[in-house]
Amino acid sequence: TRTGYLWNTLYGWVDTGSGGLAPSSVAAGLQPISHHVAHPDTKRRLHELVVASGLIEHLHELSASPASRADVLRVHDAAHVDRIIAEGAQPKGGDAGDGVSPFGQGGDAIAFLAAGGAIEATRAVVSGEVDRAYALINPPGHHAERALGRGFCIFNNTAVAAAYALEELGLERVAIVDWDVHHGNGAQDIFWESPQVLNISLHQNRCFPSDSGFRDENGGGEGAGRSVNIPLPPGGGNAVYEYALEQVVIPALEAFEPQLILVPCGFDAAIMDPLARMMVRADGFRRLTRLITDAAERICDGRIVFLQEGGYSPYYVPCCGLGVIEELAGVTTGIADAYEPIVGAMGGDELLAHEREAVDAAGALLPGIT
Ligand SMILES: O=C(CCC1CCCC1)NO
Ligand SMILES: [Zn+2]
Repeated sequence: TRTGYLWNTLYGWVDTGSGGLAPSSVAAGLQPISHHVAHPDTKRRLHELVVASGLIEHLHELSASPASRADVLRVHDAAHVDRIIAEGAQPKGGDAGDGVSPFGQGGDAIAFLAAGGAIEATRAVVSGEVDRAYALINPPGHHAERALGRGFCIFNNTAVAAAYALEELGLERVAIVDWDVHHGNGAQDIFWESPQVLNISLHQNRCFPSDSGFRDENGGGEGAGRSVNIPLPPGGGNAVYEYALEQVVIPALEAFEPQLILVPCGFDAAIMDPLARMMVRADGFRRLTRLITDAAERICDGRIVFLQEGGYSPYYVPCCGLGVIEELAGVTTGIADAYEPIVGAMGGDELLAHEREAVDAAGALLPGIT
């Protein structure tokens, strides 16, 4: 199998400012700090591990070019795009829209490059140039709605890629399987009424946004039944994610028969992540990758594109990402998860009753998908 890989130095230049999460503030007692939780170093470290491990030699490197304005306008309002460009023109940049998603001067250009990276990886897979691809893009996108950037997301990279595949590559059915630990509200908002996009999100219940991602949010109009939410109780690890894929995600994909699967892949469901309370380990992400790529082989000639979303542990994101990309490439570099001796015994490997119930409840709503 030929596995595409995409990174760009500018993805490591996203300037997340001097705040930890919210901007620093004397009045609020928020000291400046060297690294914002979403500091790009975390993703750059994953890229460096892909190179230093030698895995890069087994990958087909893809090159991003900026998405065009038209590419982004397929899924975002012009007012949002224009506001991002205006914010990016300011000497110290601006914010995606919710006040806790800062970016520096020219951050708009990097956001266009992230969306362009998603398009390029999708083009390469659909054209058959590569069999599958991993786009290590930044800034992330899955919280960005049609008219608003939020949750560190500026443009919805995955939605841009899906719309490009439908409108420019002639596809008719695209599935999104978002396993970032936070709700994929952006694609749900953008494709709410679209029967051509099956949007599936697994996420820690109420983690972020705290008011969306509930099981009964299933799409509207022509898109009824095309939105699947699997809210999970905090503390879930490898077992509940595997169970959710086997019991809900893969059956939904088999019913919908997409021609392409896009995976907004965040590593913030990992056991060492600061922005959620789940317990997935690197070996768990590896198994999820095997499960969904096997499903892609059965359903859509293996056409699957992974698009980087969240993941905030500079220690553990590289381990998780290496596991996923090794699995995609069918290569083992021999570099094991160095944290396994510490985190391996903490649990998450047995499916607990309340976890099974949460997944089964989401699965009970599946019949609406055809
Ligand atoms: O990783 C993320 C960002 C979540 C944070 C955004 C503000 C507080 C939680 N979304 O996928
Ligand atoms: Zn996230």
